[in-house]
Amino acid sequence: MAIAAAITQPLTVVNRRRSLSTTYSSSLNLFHLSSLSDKQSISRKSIAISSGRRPNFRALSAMSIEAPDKSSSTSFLDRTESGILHFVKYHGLGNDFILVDNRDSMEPKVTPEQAVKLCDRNFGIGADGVIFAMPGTNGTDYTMRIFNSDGSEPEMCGNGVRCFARYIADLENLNGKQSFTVHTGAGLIVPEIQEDGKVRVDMGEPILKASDVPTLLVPNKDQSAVKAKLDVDGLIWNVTCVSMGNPHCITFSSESSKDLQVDELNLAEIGPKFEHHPMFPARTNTEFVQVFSPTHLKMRVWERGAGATLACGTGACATVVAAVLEGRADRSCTVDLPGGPLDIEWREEDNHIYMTGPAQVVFYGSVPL
Ligand SMILES: N[C@@H](CCC[C@H](N)C(=O)O)C(=O)O
Repeated sequence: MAIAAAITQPLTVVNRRRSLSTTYSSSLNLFHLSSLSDKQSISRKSIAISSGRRPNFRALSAMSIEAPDKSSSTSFLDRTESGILHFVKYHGLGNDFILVDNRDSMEPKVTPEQAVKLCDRNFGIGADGVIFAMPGTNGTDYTMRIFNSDGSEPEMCGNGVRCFARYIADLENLNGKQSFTVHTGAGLIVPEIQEDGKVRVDMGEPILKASDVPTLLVPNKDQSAVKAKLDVDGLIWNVTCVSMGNPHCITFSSESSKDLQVDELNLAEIGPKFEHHPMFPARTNTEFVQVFSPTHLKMRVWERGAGATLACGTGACATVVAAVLEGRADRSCTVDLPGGPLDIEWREEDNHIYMTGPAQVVFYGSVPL
């Protein structure tokens, strides 16, 4: 394991409650969640929640962790047999992912059914999706694949690709400014880690042709659906459909609300009705948007295959495109999401969208499949 190999110093964990000292081997960074009590698991998880860097194991040595009741000569932390998945959990503005080192194979190490279990927030690790770092395709450095928390496979994930870039840098022990070419279901994506640790991503060009989004809504502007009427359970919404490789339906208003107040919406009730609407043959992600100014938007999202999440990178990009098409915003905007802001630019010169935002490690772990 590249990550385990990167951390070679033995580590002493002081148990204040029992006045014990336990020395762990270099593989301590692979926490075996199934073998930890809830309390231990939480305290270990919290160790790594910090700056977006690999957990600080020197800091850990000053922390108090409960010792297991029985001591054993072979620690679960040292298990390497097959059936154990080593992972790192990351988040981008609270949109969280289980990252899997799949660089030795084009076959995902986790099935869609296993992904559903791993993503479960009560019975699993808890995440919005599982992301695989795979060998490059067609000359790219890497390939990224992702399973949503319902086991479906989307073409792309904006917050996920920022996490992916940070994960690759961690795996490969790279520091400072780095950029990678990543093959995805949405084509070539280029994330660049900046000096400040944020990741700027060239997300490519938006797809506006209605049949390619895909939506069955009748095109009303060139070949696109812009401010088109969508009947959802008897209420007419004005929607614009944009694909960032994955489908998005963006709405700023409805028959009953000229300007949406997004905090007032019951996403759990209306989100699924958009997601499974017959006008969206591949289902859809839906963004509900409020305009503060031409450069400042607020958005809540109901994601295809994941439900209400704290952020959606492709959704923020699609939102700015829709806002420009509807004449509501400029090409450079800050989009506020429940988990924090993203900076989005739809550049006129190359028609590409650039997204800038954070990605942070949450914890390292291992889990039986
Ligand atoms: N949260 C992601 C999008 C993940 C995929 C989406 N649920 C879909 O099915 O298209 C993002 O940050 O873009």
